[in-house]
Amino acid sequence: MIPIVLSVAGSDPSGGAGIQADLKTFSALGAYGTAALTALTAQNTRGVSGVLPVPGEFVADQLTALFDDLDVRAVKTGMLGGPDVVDAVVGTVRRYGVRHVVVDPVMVATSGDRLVSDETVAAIRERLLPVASVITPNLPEAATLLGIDKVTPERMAEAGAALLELGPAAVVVKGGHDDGPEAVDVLVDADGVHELREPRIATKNTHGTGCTFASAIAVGLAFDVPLPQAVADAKRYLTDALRAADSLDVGGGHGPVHHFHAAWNTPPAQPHPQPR
Ligand SMILES: Nc1ncnc2c1ncn2[C@@H]1O[C@H](COP(=O)(O)OP(=O)(O)OP(=O)(O)O)[C@@H](O)[C@H]1O
Ligand SMILES: Cc1ncc(COP(=O)(O)O)c(N)n1
Repeated sequence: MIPIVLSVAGSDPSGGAGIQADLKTFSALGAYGTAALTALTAQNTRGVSGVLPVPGEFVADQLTALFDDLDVRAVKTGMLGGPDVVDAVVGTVRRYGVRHVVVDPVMVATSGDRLVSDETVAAIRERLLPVASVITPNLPEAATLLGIDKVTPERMAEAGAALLELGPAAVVVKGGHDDGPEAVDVLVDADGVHELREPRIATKNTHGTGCTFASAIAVGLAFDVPLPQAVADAKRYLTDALRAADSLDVGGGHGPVHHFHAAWNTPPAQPHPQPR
């Protein structure tokens, strides 16, 4: 039976982030994708112009309908509209004993627009993180969850260890917003600190990188790949999707990555700098 993966996230009508990116990632990597909507956004590759949250009660209805019928192997969460939505997710994870929960603590879009309220951030910190298998904050999200001003690239491991104290089984602090020749992420779990490095791809088409990365990790876990391997595989998939992104050329702002780069055999925009 094909592994079923569920995205609990917001809609991005421009197709590059949110549930649209998640479903593309699940499909590209061979899982069966399902999605429960937490919010509608009005957005394109240039920015977000509106957010309409789905009431927590109706998110819970969607989740009950799914879990009563489908054997969901892994859940990935993205933008969560409000604290009631966070509680709907936590309640479902506990009730159905979901084993793999990947939490992308989405707070700000690539365009810089804030996507969730302070109350939602508090609910994520206090109630969602303790049931997470892994969380994937970027540097500003790591700082917000820790209630500190900023996390510098030199302090990613330290921030990861502090976030581990909040209850998730593992933390990946993403250094995508840094510059330098490599995109470096740090995985912290009970076994210690592991660094993940891939070449930094020169492209403005980075819309949805966080959603795509977390969704790819969820697919790995649904296939019972051990977490460190699932994270490394996800990063490699994302790097290849970034490499092929310019060939899509969608929109006038930050366009999407190319989720189907392998299936469509798209020539990379630049040669692979390293043998794989
Ligand atoms: N230009 C790039 N080249 C290679 N990898 C990148 C690049 N930008 C981001 N990444 C990688 O993409 C993943 C997502 O990281 P990022 O920090 O961009 O997440 P995010 O902030 O949640 O997403 P976004 O920037 O879309 O809001 C990480 O593995 C990061 O290292
Ligand atoms: C509905 C929705 N969810 C998440 C993001 C963040 O996307 P990313 O950080 O991956 O660019 C987004 N822009 N829209």
